[in-house]
Amino acid sequence: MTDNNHNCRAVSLVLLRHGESIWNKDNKFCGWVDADLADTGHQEAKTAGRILREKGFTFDVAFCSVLKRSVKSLNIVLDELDLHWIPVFKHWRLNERHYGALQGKNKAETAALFGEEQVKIWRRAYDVRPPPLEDSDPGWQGEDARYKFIDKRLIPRHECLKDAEQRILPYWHDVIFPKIKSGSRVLICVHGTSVRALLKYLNKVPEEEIIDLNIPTGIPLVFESDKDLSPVRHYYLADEAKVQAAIQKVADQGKARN
Ligand SMILES: O=C(O)[C@@H](CO)OP(=O)(O)O
Repeated sequence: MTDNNHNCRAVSLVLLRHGESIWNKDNKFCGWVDADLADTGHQEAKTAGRILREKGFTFDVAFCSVLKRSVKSLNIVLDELDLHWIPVFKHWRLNERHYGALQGKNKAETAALFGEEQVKIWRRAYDVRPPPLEDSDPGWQGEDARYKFIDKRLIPRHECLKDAEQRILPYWHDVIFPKIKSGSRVLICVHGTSVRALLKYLNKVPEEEIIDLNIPTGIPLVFESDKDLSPVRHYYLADEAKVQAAIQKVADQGKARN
């Protein structure tokens, strides 16, 4: 849904997927790999911030993951909004889903090898995990300094949406939602899967519908809620054609000929 007539007073939450990363551009499964923003991603984040500013949005607190494509996108948006001063919380629970042994592989090549249907299942099914990283795989993030204080058993070797939802929602309930409840306007700048998990929870999207839900990079997704803070409406801050083209671009990444 896109916005023609937004009402800022009812908005306490905006979700944003980071701008396009270098690995998005190269069409590689990324997951917990710390790929940087591409130049286009910088531009997308800047545009997202400008549109939020022009539409009169402002925030009291912001959240991102510990991956630089999320952190940098948020910084760019806050710069556009001149909101450098608001508290920013970075948390590993908001990371992209862990793509296991697919991380670093080209999506189109993987589709050519295993079939587009299998790749769609790995990318979008609710509870099918991609193949795991081997125990000995040096690509496992357990030794990464940013996860030093986390119980190693919590550092995934692969995740489906359901797994990601189960790590993200405790943070939503314990930290994010209480801020909304106490009146803060919240911006969450994270990843495709983190946005899918939150959208699924907030809008009670059935499992069988989630397979077709793709999140575009760099387009703010606004939630309006009623007085009980239940979401009543959500919409992207861009015109419908732009949103649909951006969604299709993400869906097409899993095609064998991309
Ligand atoms: O590679 C990834 O980590 C994600 C997001 O970029 O990709 P997909 O859209 O295939 O889930």
